[in-house]
Amino acid sequence: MLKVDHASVYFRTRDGNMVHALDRVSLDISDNSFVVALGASGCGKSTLLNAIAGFMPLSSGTITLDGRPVTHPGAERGVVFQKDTLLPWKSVVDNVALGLQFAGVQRAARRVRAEELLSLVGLKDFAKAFPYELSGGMRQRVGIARALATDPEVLLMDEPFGALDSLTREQMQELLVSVWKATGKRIFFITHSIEEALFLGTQVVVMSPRPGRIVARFDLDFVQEFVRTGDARSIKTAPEFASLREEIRTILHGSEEIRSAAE
Ligand SMILES: Nc1ncnc2c1ncn2[C@@H]1O[C@H](COP(=O)(O)OP(=O)(O)OP(=O)(O)O)[C@@H](O)[C@H]1O
Repeated sequence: MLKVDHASVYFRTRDGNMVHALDRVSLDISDNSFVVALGASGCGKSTLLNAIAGFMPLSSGTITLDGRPVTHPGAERGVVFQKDTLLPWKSVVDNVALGLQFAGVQRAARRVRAEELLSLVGLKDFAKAFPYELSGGMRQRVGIARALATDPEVLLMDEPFGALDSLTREQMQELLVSVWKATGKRIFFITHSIEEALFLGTQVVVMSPRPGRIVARFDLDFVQEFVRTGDARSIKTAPEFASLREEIRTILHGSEEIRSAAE
């Protein structure tokens, strides 16, 4: 279990003001769960993910993974960012194997593992290609394979499909569900998109800004239904999906109005 307990973060800006980026956020990322944090820009989603990744400390509260405090980045937490961070001078297979290289795994074993992961993300035939030869969606697939290479316990994804066109984005969502099912990894995923959150999450936490906090939580079954049926279209056009989308839209708009009134 990855447990975030009353996590708060304050930043001091250049002009000396304090920003309350996260306010007593608590959530559990349990085995096999797919937890999505949804919210408008500035509500603290990346701050939360960065703290879980161990890139930055909390001002107060705790984060633990299977009971151990998270204080630094670690191989048991793989991260995928919106902008791919592939090394342009390395081939796709070598990019995927990078973490294994750092971990001291032998070259031959690194290749076998990286090629397995490239098959998992549908890029078996692109092992020798270089990042500049790939589309944005393909580069994100490489990023997912790379994050999985060290067999992390949880995958942290910061708006990974935000820069993709809508068709590619939908394909990537479906691919990610198949990766989630095939690997059994827990996923923590950030998005601005209500539809993406509803489709992917077993749990969606809705966040609002200043201070960044969780204002609603939903336990959902759409992703499991997709695993069973493989039919994304009928899930996304179902009345329950549409009514939840409207409910969340109302929550997000409501928190924006409260914020504007306070400013
Ligand atoms: N290093 C920093 N110094 C000062 N303020 C910061 C810093 N990092 C983030 N903030 C502020 O904290 C708040 C939360 O930022 P954060 O990036 O976590 O939000 P977000 O929900 O991820 O936004 P976006 O979706 O635009 O990435 C914002 O008001 C932001 O300006």
